[in-house]
Amino acid sequence: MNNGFGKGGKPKGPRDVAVQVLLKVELNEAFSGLALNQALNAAELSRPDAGLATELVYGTIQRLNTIDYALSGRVKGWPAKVEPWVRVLLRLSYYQLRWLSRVPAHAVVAEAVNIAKRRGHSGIAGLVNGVLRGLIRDGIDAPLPQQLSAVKRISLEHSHPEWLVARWVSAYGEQTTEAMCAANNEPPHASARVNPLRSNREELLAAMNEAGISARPSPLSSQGIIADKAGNLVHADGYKEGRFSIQDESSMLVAKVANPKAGMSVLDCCAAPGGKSTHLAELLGDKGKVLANDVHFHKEALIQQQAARLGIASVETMVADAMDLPDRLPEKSFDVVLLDAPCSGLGVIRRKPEIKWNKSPDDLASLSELQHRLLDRIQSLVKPGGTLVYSTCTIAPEENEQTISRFLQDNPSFALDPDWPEEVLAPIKTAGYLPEPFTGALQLLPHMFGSDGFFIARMRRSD
Ligand SMILES: C[S@@+](CC[C@H](N)C(=O)[O-])C[C@H]1O[C@@H](n2cnc3c(N)ncnc32)[C@H](O)[C@@H]1O
Repeated sequence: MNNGFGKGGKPKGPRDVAVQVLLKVELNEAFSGLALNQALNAAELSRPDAGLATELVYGTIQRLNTIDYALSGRVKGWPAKVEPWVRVLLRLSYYQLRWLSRVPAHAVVAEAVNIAKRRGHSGIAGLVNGVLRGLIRDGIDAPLPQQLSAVKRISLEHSHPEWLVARWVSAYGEQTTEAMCAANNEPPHASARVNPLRSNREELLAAMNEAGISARPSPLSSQGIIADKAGNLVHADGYKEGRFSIQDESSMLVAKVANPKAGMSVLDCCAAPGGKSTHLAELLGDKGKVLANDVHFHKEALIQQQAARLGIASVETMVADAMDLPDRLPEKSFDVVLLDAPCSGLGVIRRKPEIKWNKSPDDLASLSELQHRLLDRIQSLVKPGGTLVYSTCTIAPEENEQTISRFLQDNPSFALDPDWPEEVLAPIKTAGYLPEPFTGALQLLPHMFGSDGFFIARMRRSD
């Protein structure tokens, strides 16, 4: 494949890197985060250039619908009849012109034309030049047609696929859908979960602020810190020493809702890379046992590395399909069982924007079926009086509320349990997002706190 970098092959700057990554995402269905990390490591850009490449990749994927709408009025046969690398180059140039005011328009055009020339095709360089200059001359914003339906308007204005917007409008209403779609285009917060076995929040906040990271307490989790201007937190002081983990604030609520006590036995059925297993162990005070299972052999080491980094001894790992766990572990033997299920990830679109373009209604249906089967199997491992927590990082009702209602219908010995720790409920209630009456299941949406969209249900076995 011609990658648009000319004969030398190696990308020469942030825009080259962005073109390379966007091509991989589009043509090979690569994950943007992984492809970007690989490309940044290979290109050895300065920190500001790496930041620009990152912004171009995420921004261009996020705003794809809006960008394509504007370019379809400018380029014949857009997008299908345009060569992939030219498509990607024009898209990221449009993104800069419209949303990155810090880059002067003439620099955007010059860089794009240079990349097109390096590819060795003066005709395409002329096309790129003409399209971008035309946009600058006539105005960058392409006005939307009058009298669009709400679904079409939100889809174009906030760049989400129509089928998804239509689903969200019927599940959550027009206003909430628009707020969610807008929030999905915002850059995600970096956030850290303090390891109480090695540090505390005040100490870590002070250390981060001293190191130039703009850190503040999370309003959602008492263990959480929101870190702006942090770069990659893996490189921050204290990470290697296990004083904190990197985790989204919504995700930090799951182990808190499970609320394990010292000495308990806990099973995490789908555990890799170990974010929630290690959190559960922290809440046990490292006294008790967390059995952290995942289906993939290669992910076992990730869980072990996290536990070792955090100085945790109570996490044991296991590799099995969660469907087989009831055949391999004693029945009704765990005080707490967590199923953090494989899901569509529609709550983490800000972090992985390609998700909105890659998923289909069929994916949601088959995931919902898988989640139901997993839940139905692993429930037999919960002790009488024990707790079963189900969580996902999606906002599709068929993967969340509907999975739980079906499970509860089929398993009458379980009931939803609203007995959540007050520290979890209080901020959600204060912000007006706690359902009334609260039954024990909660859907957090991305616009509520600027954190990931997450679903959490706490259930109790009564027999
Ligand atoms: C949402 S992720 C878990 C994230 C993890 N709980 C954390 O907080 O770090 C879902 C995990 O389920 C695993 N998985 C998928 N299907 C599975 C199955 N049938 N049995 C066990 N694990 C499975 C995947 O490998 C993936 O690591």
